[in-house]
Amino acid sequence: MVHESQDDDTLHRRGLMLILSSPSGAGKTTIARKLLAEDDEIAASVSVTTRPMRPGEVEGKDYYFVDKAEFDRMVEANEFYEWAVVFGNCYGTPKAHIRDRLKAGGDVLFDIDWQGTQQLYQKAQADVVRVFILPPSLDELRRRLTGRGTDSAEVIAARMDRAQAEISHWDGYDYVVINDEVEGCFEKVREILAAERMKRTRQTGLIDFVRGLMRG
Ligand SMILES: Nc1ncnc2c1ncn2[C@@H]1O[C@H](COP(=O)(O)OP(=O)(O)OP(=O)(O)O)[C@@H](O)[C@H]1O
Ligand SMILES: Nc1nc2c(ncn2[C@@H]2O[C@H](COP(=O)(O)O)[C@@H](O)[C@H]2O)c(=O)[nH]1
Repeated sequence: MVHESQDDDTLHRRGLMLILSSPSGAGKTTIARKLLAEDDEIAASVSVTTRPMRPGEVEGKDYYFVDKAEFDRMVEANEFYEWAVVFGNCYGTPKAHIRDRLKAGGDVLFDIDWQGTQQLYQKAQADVVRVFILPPSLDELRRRLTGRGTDSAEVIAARMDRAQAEISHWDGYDYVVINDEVEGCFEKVREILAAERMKRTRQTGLIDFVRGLMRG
């Protein structure tokens, strides 16, 4: 449950920032969508991008789609937690709502690349949980990008060209999960989230609760 205030006597926790990164096509959006559908304590951070909308994508749900001039204005106005150029397009995480949601005990899910992960980690280390998703093989990665049917052959080739460079950032993450099979990968990410939620440092009501126990 996400709490509006901390005035009642239940145990509270501070929300966390769960980051999913991977080479393009490894399946992080698939895992993220399942998590969002099954867990109402976590909400997606919706990024802003200059990339063209793909078939089936929804404005405000998958991304906020803007032109370069608007993206530059948002950078100048300091409206992003982090931003980066990925595959020639600009992507950024808008600040709006995220801080309030964390304070209220809600978690936020980020589907961002390694550059954004580094920036968020520098700004909010204690709140960040970093998960890197690997494909079982490069052949399978190519099959997934092609099978998705959303990108041109040139875009797929460019993403495959970048795959090994993306994978080289695997050691900048707290957890690494191989997505050979969706359900198994999803379960592992869910277990990571469950354990991270229970961390002592995130359970903000614990000190008073324990003091109460000690007093008898
Ligand atoms: N374990 C899996 N086995 C087979 N296919 C999968 C698996 N996981 C994801 N896919 C499929 O692979 C394709 C790419 O997945 P997805 O879009 O989730 O990747 P992504 O990492 O979010 O890529 P991008 O960074 O380009 O957004 C989709 O068609 C998805 O259905
Ligand atoms: N640093 C950031 N990276 C982001 C953000 N939103 C998405 N991404 C990453 O971009 C690539 C390509 O995404 P696609 O939707 O065009 O396939 C992928 O690695 C995303 O994780 C962001 O706000 N900041």
